[in-house]
Amino acid sequence: MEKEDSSVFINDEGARYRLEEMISNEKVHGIVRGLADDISNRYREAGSVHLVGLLKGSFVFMADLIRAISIPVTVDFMAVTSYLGTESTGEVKILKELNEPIHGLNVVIVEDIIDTGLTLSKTLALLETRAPADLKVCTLLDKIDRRKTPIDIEFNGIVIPDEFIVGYGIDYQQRHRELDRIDRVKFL
Ligand SMILES: O=P(O)(O)OC[C@H]1O[C@H](OP(=O)(O)OP(=O)(O)O)[C@H](O)[C@@H]1O
Ligand code: HPA
Ligand SMILES: [Mg+2]
Repeated sequence: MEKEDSSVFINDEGARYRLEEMISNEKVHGIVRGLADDISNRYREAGSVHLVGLLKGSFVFMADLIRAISIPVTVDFMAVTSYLGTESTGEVKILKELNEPIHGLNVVIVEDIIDTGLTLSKTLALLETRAPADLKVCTLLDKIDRRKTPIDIEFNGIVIPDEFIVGYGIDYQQRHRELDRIDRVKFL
């Protein structure tokens, strides 16, 4: 009974929920290794790859991905939002700019999850104006049933169903990013 209670969480509005495993730790790490191999093979001849992580969700995935890539890799982060409350404004607002220019680089944008695709499509358009040599997308999770705008995903980890998930950097109300697996949120 006590154990069962300890796995119940309460959200900011007072609703109770549990977490239920969707993708195990071993499977997540296997997917990350596969993506790292694909990226390494794709850019081996070019000699290097520049990864751009979108904060905050990508930071755990990025940390594992760079350590599994077997060619020289550089990293930068940016934070963007296209939302004001729950409504898309139709424009990306940069919350944190890249530290270095991407002109002439082989850039891969690293996302934890692609859902509607709205934020990423705007971000791609913005980064394209900075003339990288190449601009591709890598995501760990693809919630394709929710897509509102098409996204060409070069390095795609795994397609997931339309369920709200957390873990491995991904939050619900800023919580559960520390989980080393992907769980679904189940309201009680
Ligand atoms: O495809 P979309 O509908 O645009 O949604 C996907 C984005 O939403 C989440 O980030 P969020 O904006 O919640 O911020 P976070 O990364 O800081 O958690 C997630 O990390 C993706 O970046
Ligand atoms: O399933 C999700 N969980 C957390 N954040 C998200 N952002 C888009 N989809 C999700
Ligand atoms: Mg994010």
